Amino acid sequence: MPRLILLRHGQSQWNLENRFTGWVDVDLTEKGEAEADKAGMLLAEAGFHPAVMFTSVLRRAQRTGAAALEAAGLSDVPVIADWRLNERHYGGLTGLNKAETAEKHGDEQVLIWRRSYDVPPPPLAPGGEYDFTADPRYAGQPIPDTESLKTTLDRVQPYWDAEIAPRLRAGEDVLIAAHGNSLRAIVKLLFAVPDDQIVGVEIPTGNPLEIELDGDLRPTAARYLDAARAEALPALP
Ligand SMILES: O=C(O)[C@@H](CO)OP(=O)(O)O
Repeated sequence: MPRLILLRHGQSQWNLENRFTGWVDVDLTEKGEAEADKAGMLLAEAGFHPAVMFTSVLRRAQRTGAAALEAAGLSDVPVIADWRLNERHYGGLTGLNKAETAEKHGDEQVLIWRRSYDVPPPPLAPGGEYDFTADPRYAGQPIPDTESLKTTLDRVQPYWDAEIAPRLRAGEDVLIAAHGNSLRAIVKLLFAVPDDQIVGVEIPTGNPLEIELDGDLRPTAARYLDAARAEALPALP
């Protein structure tokens, strides 16, 4: 049965600065690099040798995946990058400090923007520093100006169906190095998490989440490889 490992990037500069990040291409901190190396050692201990690594077009995910593969002695694994695995687009909140935003709008509103299923943050105003419409990585793509988890899943799922699921169905093991919310979208899909319960699902940085799947790609077992930094997982479907 195929094994899937979901790996959220290690701590980024804006995780450290507590800023809404989304599609901004910030790098890893030293701590984030160490988390990526440790993730690789955990992959090696688990005897994981994926046929392919999928990642986003953002460097914090790519570097985490590459460093983990290298630490695991798996630098030969092919890598496929696609924007549809990007972090959720944070719209008009992009770049703001999360604590200051909570002081201004209240903790409850910020929790809704950060963790609800279908309430998007306000849209990004066009033309500013964080407007990615002219970025060549997204040329010709229908890129958003804000995203909820639901609309993130709306672009993750077709990519999952077309590119990732067929590899797993063929019996291959797969690594996905991506982001807190693109990975929450995949967890919601695989575990059939109800809309009102996804608010409680958090994915820690740099801690590989191993999921065993049956032939219909239903999870039969799941665990974080670093048990000391594990978060609660949804019930098996
Ligand atoms: O800022 C972001 O893009 C994400 C991930 O770090 O934050 P949040 O925890 O609010 O989903």
